Amino acid sequence: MRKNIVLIGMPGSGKTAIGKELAKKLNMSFVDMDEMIEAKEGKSITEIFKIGEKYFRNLETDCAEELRHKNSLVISAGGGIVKRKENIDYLKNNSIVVFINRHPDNIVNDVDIQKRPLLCNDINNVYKLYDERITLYKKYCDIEIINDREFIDIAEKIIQELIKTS
Ligand SMILES: Nc1ncnc2c1ncn2[C@@H]1O[C@H](COP(=O)(O)OP(=O)(O)OP(=O)(O)O)[C@@H](O)[C@H]1O
Ligand SMILES: O=C(O)C1=C[C@@H](O)[C@@H](O)[C@H](O)C1
Ligand SMILES: [Mg+2]
Repeated sequence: MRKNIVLIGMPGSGKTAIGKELAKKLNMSFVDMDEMIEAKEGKSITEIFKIGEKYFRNLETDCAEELRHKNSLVISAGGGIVKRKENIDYLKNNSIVVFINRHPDNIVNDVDIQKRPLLCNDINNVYKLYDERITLYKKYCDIEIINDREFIDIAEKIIQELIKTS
């Protein structure tokens, strides 16, 4: 039985790209929390946000609670997972939390704002959100990784850090 690895970070920081690579290298399954929520609700994240952010945040907490009972997964968390400490407490029950820190200048070049209701179709909100959340991402992670190069190298760097902390 292996602990999960949870990737946290801003939308567009590379959680999916790096997470899939990491899962492949470690022979673990990859799970995306946003996709889990979408599948359960039968609605897109944008549609769920139209019901209300609180409604979405409750689903996100339910999902974190559910994952505390699973293992051997690489999990990409939603960008706002750090907004509730209880989410982190649930996930830390059986996971190592890795913060993928990518500079907002790089994020704005890649992120699809249509799919990210909190960015409200204004790419400059990436900077605002990064400033609001950076302290939380740093506080709640076990390992911080700067995403400033190719995914494959980042996945390898995470594995080296995991070995150091184990
Ligand atoms: N190190 C990198 N080099 C090149 N492109 C990158 C890098 N990291 C991320 N990207 C690109 O940035 C985009 C966003 O990455 P990804 O979808 O993995 O982020 P995410 O954190 O999962 O975002 P979201 O929260 O929106 O799901 C993708 O197009 C990805 O290819
Ligand atoms: O940063 C956020 O608060 C969010 C990020 C996405 O992954 C989704 O979970 C949703 O759009 C909210
Ligand atoms: Mg993703």
